[in-house]
Amino acid sequence: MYVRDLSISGYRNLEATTLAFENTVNLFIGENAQGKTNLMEALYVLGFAKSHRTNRDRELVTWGKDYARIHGEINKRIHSLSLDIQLSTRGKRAKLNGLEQQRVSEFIGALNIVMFAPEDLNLVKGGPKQRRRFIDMEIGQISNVYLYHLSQYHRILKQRNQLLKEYAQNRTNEATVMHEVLTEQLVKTAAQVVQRRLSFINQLQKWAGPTHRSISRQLEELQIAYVPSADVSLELDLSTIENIYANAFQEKKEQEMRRGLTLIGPHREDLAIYVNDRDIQTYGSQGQQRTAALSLKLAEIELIEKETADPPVLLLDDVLSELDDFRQSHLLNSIQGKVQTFITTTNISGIKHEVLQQAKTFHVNNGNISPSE
Ligand SMILES: Nc1ncnc2c1ncn2[C@@H]1O[C@H](COP(=O)(O)OP(=O)(O)OP(=O)(O)O)[C@@H](O)[C@H]1O
Repeated sequence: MYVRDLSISGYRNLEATTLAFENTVNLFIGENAQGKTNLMEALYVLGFAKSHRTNRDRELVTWGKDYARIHGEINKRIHSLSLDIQLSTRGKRAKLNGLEQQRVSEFIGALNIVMFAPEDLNLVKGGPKQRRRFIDMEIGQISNVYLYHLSQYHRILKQRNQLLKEYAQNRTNEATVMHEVLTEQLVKTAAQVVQRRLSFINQLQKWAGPTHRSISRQLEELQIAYVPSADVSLELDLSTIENIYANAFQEKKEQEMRRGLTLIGPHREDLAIYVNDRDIQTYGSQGQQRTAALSLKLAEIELIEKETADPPVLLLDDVLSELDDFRQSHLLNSIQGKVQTFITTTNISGIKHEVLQQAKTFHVNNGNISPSE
């Protein structure tokens, strides 16, 4: 798929504009703080209905304006789509082909995006929250059902934590029926979320392994594994997963009531990343960690293409020149002619000649984006 045209107004520091893109490479050149990341973010919002940098939509609206609007014309393999999202303090409104969506989650994933930004280089080194976010965003854009289960899970978790906090404050060890009800509901949604995550990681491994081997010149084997907080695994069916979580919660009951917190479940789980059987979060060099992050992103492109029969759009925000020549070549070879790519940079000197040759170039200056003559 590719973004054919994009119109933006009231978005951060960007001037209202309409841009036509190439279905190959689009390159945005500008000094720092001119609006390059803002443009990448606007494309991201068109895919995910939220920013990759903030949860507060208000921040996306130009200071002093009431709302921001992003409109995109998307060409898919067999049809085209018109996407429209409006963000304001009063919430967001999303339209697909002119039709307003009751739930914003139904809008997510119409445009599939893989973004690779400097902070993604920390995917391996950063905390579990960052890796959970990666997993959730990726599954979310290929499965609305997953998004539904995940939001249910967080809603129930919040209520359950509130109840546990009351127990802890009153120093009671007598659980109420409400505890039983919420635990049962939490277990059901947890099982759905975890089962999907286990199968996603298993799929991702199939693509990330060979990619990493090739980028590391056959020297390294990448292994990723989901780290659940109860003893579950991929082969188990949903009701077995539910039973295992139910038992695990039973075991933790007293501890949870004392501490006033839900101690197990998808919100506490992680992704482990090994290279040649070593956990690279602790032992990996910076180079290995970068290669692993890149392999995971490239694997995502393959996985989305397989799941949706259409390659996603790739956003490389200020990251290409961070990769050495060999990694840059690998990245570019694997997307060549297949994936529409948006690249931002302050300086073209770090970017390979072949990319510059085929790219449509735009200049970004103080919020104004203009195509090169
Ligand atoms: N809501 C907003 N309204 C107006 N301007 C904003 C808003 N939010 C951010 N900005 C401005 O946008 C600019 C930052 O743009 P952006 O993050 O896209 O920079 P960039 O071109 O990617 O630069 P860098 O290379 O440093 O990342 C800053 O000048 C900031 O003050």
